[in-house]
Amino acid sequence: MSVYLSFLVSSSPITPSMEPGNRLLIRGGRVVNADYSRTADVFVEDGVIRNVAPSLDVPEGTRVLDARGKLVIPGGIDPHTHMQIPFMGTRSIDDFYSGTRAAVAGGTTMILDFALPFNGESLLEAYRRWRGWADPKVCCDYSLHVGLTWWSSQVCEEMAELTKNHGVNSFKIFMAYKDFYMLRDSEMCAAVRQCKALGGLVMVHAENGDMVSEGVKEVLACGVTGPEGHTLSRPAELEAEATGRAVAIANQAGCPLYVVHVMSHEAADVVTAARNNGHIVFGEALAAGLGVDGTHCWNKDWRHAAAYVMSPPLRPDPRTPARLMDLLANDDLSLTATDNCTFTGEQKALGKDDFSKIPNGVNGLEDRLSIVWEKGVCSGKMDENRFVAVTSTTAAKIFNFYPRKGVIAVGSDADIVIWDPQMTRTISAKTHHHAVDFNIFEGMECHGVPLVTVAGGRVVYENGQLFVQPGAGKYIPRTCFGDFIYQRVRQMDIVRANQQVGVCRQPYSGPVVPVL
Ligand SMILES: NC(=O)NCCC(=O)O
Ligand SMILES: [Zn+2]
Repeated sequence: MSVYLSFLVSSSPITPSMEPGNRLLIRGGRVVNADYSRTADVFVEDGVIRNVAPSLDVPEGTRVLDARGKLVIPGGIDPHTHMQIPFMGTRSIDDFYSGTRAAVAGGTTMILDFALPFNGESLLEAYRRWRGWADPKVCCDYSLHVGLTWWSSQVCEEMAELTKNHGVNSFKIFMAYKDFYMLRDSEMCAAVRQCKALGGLVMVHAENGDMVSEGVKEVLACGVTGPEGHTLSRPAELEAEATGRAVAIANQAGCPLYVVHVMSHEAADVVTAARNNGHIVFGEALAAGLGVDGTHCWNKDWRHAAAYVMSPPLRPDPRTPARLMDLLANDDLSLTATDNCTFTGEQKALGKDDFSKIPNGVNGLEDRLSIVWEKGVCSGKMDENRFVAVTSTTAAKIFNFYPRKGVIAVGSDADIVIWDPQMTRTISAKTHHHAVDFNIFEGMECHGVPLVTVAGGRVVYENGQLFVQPGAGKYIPRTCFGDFIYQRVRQMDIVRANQQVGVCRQPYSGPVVPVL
């Protein structure tokens, strides 16, 4: 990747990996937040943004980054990743180190990963296990959602403990993966009710797991064993059906709902209709779903085809990415993530004779911002402010750590990217920073390149070079009942309570037949 070497100036000798206490002034860029943009300097000290205003003085010992002619945006927040997750007989190859290195190289400064208990495992144990993996390795801040991968009274109690003492406010339910993660509707009902009682957010992987399982048997019985069988066995109808069911179940409990990886226009239409009907539902688009389509699974090269296997599948209709981008631009879909869950060719080869054994997952963490810029902003579908909203701000609001992150404002964490909107780069596995040996966006030329990434006040990426330290990132705890969601939830509860009033009438006093 080529980057300008000349755009940086410094008032003192520089060490790129500055201590958080060091001072940083980002000079003269166009500061872009989700609500508006203006030209200003940004002054950072001790990892926090201290001032945002034009023509700031430069205190002694301050490193100055010249951002004139560039955008200065809040670091990207990816609310859906799976680093080193044990999954389908292997473990995703990007761990919390290589994954967060790739993240900051692409302008993302925070990830939200998932602690997913094994069936029967304590949620707290899973949470601690993930913390143990992440804390020593993360190069940027992170937080954890927790999966409700099985259901019991213990799970119910541990949800409360996680919200009270471990900073977890979001729980993921799988309606797919029948053999290991899937909850039944009745279990899902109970989980959603508990989540609502705790002031949390339910996230749902919406696919009809029973029907998928039947689909897999049918497609294999037809003799289709290659990656295209994965797509054929889980059509968009099954995603849309489960999305509608999740909306209904959450709505019955009055619980807000977040639909992860909306991959088809059919499912997106369900989310849109729910939002139009006043439900508190958020739909997540993925870099993969916005950047590529599912026709790759029909590629003659097995390795290439298998690289695109994920769930729900990338849809074979080539119009899908543009359609999802339209919905994202209009706020029918609310934000972007990646579901980054990478497996090498050798790992994917676990399913060489049977597509249902191909570990599901693709990359995206490093490339998400460039993909959204190219397909969303360069296409004229969204402006720079909506770009910031869908790559950063809305995630911070939904998961309740705004304005600590997701905005360039006084008092916010210094997670900042100097973004060159004109510059281009060509995505390739040869140059990316992921551990995986394939990139689903290979060869794609994107406008929009991060020149400098600042995470927690430290310059972690500049001039195409990384200056990261494993363990430098922090776990970000999150509280429940966040205003962005729960103000509406509380008011809706009042309205519902007022509607659920019985009729005041005289008791029935006539004859009653004897019970047989
Ligand atoms: N999405 C995917 O294919 N892999 C990661 C696990 C999941 O989120 O379903
Ligand atoms: Zn996922």
